[in-house]
Amino acid sequence: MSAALKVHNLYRYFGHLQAVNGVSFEVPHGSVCGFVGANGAGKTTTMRILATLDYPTMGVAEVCGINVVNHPSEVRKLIGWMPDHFGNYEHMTVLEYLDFYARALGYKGKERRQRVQEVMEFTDLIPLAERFSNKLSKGMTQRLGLGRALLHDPQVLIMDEPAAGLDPKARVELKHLIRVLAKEGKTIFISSHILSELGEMCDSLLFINAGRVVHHGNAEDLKRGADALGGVLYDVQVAGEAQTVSDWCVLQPHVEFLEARKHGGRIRIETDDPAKAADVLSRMVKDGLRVVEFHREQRNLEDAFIDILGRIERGEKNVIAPPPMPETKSAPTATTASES
Ligand SMILES: Nc1ncnc2c1ncn2[C@@H]1O[C@H](COP(=O)(O)OP(=O)(O)OP(=O)(O)O)[C@@H](O)[C@H]1O
Repeated sequence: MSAALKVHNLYRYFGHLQAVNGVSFEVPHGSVCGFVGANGAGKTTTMRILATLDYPTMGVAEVCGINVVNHPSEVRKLIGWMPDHFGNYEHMTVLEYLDFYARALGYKGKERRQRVQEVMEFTDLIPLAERFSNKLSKGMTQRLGLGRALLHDPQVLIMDEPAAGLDPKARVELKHLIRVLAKEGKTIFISSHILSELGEMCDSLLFINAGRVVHHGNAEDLKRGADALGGVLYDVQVAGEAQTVSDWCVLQPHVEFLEARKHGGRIRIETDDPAKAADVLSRMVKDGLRVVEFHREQRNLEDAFIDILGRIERGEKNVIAPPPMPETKSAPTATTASES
């Protein structure tokens, strides 16, 4: 069975700006994939191409085996697209808004009313049915956007930064809805900057940097550091000058100072052998550091992401180089994408 989403050697140039630079990945049916990257990494551009809103300069993007450039209408039936920002209409209530889109999708009469009702129940919009759609809070607006994206019961949901700007309660509600949709078997491709939240709900995480995929893997592996820098992180706190920790680390082989904290900092010891960590601690004490705290820390997703970027900068990570563009094109053309 083909993947729900398949992107192969995808490029999107805006003039000389290489927004997407040879990206390849697959998202299996029924899985939740988090799309992670710094601002400007190319997430929205990739998602817009998958959502048939933009053309690749070159390469292939498919939804459920259907090419997005060659068969956009068929792809639109399969996907629900939730952009990071979307416009609302003045003087249109939540109910009227969803009813309007249901009509546009071709739902008629009783079936339309029923579908709108189902979506409003799922997104908990019934109490807001008569509220003007442009007067909602950010969290309510996101639920309305999700409702709109779900009206035609799509197999695949593409969500660009749905949690941005939401308060903690609204984020929990959104996460719950995504979990329910995943349980129903929908494929969900979701971008976010909040890595800890993505880790909890995603089967895989796709890291993109400067238009290139730098990692595609499972959150637990990343956290364990299996594919990150290696070594183990320790929180070290001292009585007295916090800077003594970083000064000490500079002179030590196999110990790296990662981040300053109020009374010391976070360090990485390049081995997972506890005896070696004990040696480091005993050297610290021997060298006069007044250590009051020395404990192992779990690597979180942010650490893993920063580790990966650091490795790339130092040329240590094997980022599989995409094949070079045969010829640089300044303007995208739909005809350059071909079905595989
Ligand atoms: N229509 C456009 N014209 C010119 N440049 C563009 C266009 N759309 C995106 N870009 C540029 O392409 C690069 C990738 O942008 P994109 O929006 O895909 O990044 P992103 O990863 O979604 O970032 P963010 O997290 O900030 O939304 C950026 O440098 C952006 O300025």
